[in-house]
Amino acid sequence: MKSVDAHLAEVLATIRPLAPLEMELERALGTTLAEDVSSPVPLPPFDNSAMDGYAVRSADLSSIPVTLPVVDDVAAGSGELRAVGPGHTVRIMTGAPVPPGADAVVPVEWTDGGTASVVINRGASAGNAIRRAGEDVQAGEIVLKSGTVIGPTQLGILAGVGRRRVWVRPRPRVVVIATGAELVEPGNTLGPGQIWDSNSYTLAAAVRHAGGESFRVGIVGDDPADFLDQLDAQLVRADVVITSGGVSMGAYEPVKEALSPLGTVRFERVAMQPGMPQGFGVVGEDHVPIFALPGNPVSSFVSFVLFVEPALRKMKGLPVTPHALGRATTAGPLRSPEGRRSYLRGVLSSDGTVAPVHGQGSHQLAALATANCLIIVPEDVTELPAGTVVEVLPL
Ligand SMILES: Nc1nc2c(c(=O)[nH]1)N[C@H]1C(S)=C(S)[C@@H](COP(=O)(O)OP(=O)(O)OC[C@H]3O[C@@H](n4cnc5c(N)ncnc54)[C@H](O)[C@@H]3O)O[C@H]1N2
Ligand code: MOO
Repeated sequence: MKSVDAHLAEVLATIRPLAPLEMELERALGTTLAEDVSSPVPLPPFDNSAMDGYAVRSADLSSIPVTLPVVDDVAAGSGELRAVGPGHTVRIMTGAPVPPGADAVVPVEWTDGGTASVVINRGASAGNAIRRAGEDVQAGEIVLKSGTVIGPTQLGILAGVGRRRVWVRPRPRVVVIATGAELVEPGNTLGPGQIWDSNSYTLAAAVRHAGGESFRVGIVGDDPADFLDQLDAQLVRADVVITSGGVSMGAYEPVKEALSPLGTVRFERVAMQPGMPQGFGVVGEDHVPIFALPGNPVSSFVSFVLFVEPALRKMKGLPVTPHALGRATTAGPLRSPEGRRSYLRGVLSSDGTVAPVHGQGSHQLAALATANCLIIVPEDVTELPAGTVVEVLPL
C-alpha cells in the first residue's frame, strides 16, 4: 500500500499555484496578495488633530486660565486653512488639518467650549493631540508584502493607501460532486435504502473554511456516463474537483469506472484508516486536478484534511508546511489496524489528555461532529494503552 506521505507528495507535485489576476478590492477577501503594495502618500497625509478642541500656539498657554479669540473653525475635510497667529486660536475637529502657526491642540473638555472666544483652563505642550503626517506609513513604504492573505484589516489598509484593484492569487474554485444512487438532497423524504447526502455539504464547507470557493453540484447516481457529463459541464468553472463515493471495489463505482480509462487519474490504496481508497489525477484539456475521495463520510472528511487542504494552500500561493501536530496523553486504550496509519476521532481537553470519541466507524458522522482532533496512531502500532503520549491533529 502507498504511504500517506507518498500520496501527499504526489498530490503536491501535481498542484500548481493559481495564476495571479487583478481583482476589485471588494472581491479580494481571502485571496493571496501577488504584489508588494506601497503607499503613494504618507499616512496620515497631513498633520491633523486627534481630538475635537482648539488649535493653539502652546506658548500662548504659559499662564492658565487664558482667554483667546476664536478666529476660524476647521472641520475634517477642510482644504482652506487660516493661520493661527500669536494670541489666537482656531476651533478644530478630530481629523481636521492643523492650521499653520498652531503647534498643539487643546481638547474641548479643557475649555469652556466658546465659539467667539474660549477660556482654556489647562496648558498643553507642543505636539499635544496632533497626529503627524507619515506617523503610520511613509510615502513609498511597503504596507503589505506579496504572499499575504487578505483578511478584513489587510483589505482596509489596501483601501487606506487608495487601491481600487490589486493583483492576487484568487481563492481556488472547487467543484464538489457527490455520487451514489442512494443519495437524496436533505429536505426531501427518504425512500427505502436512501440516505441524505451529507458529504457534499461537509466538503463544500471545508473548502470555504480553507479559503476556497465551493460549488456544490447536484447528486450524480451510479451511471459513469452521467458522472462524466456532469464533470464535463463543471470543468469550465473548476480549479479543482472533489468527488465523493464510487471509488472502492463494488459493482457500481461510477467515479472509478468513468475516470480509470482516461489514464490520468490513479486509484490506489493508501495505508490509512479511514480513507484507504483514494483517486487522484487530472482531467480535461486544462488538466484540472481531481480528488476522488471515498464515500464514507468520515473517510472523505479525513482525506480532505490530509490531502485537499494542503493542495488548496499551494494553489493560493501559500507555503505548504506539514500539519502542525500537538501532543496529548490518551485517556483510554486505542486500537489501529496493522500497517495503516489511523486518524482516530478524539476530544482534546485543556488538561492535555485526549479521549477517542465513542463510534470510530468510517460511517459515524455524528461521532465525527463531536471530535475536535484526529489522534494519529502510526502504521506499526496496533494497540496503545491509556496514558500513552500520542500526536494529535487539531480540527
Ligand atoms: N470489498 C471492499 N469493500 C470496500 C472496501 C474494500 O477495500 N473492499 N473499502 C471500504 C472503504 S475503506 C471505504 S472508505 C468505502 C469507500 O467506498 P466508495 O468510495 O466506493 O463509496 P460508496 O460505496 O459510494 O459509499 C460508501 C459509504 O458512504 C456512504 N456515502 C457515500 N456518499 C455519501 C454522501 N454524499 N453522503 C453521505 N454518505 C455517503 C454510502 O452510502 C456508503 O455507505 O468502501 C468500503 N468498501
Ligand atoms: O478506509 Mo475506509 O475510508 O475505512 O472507511
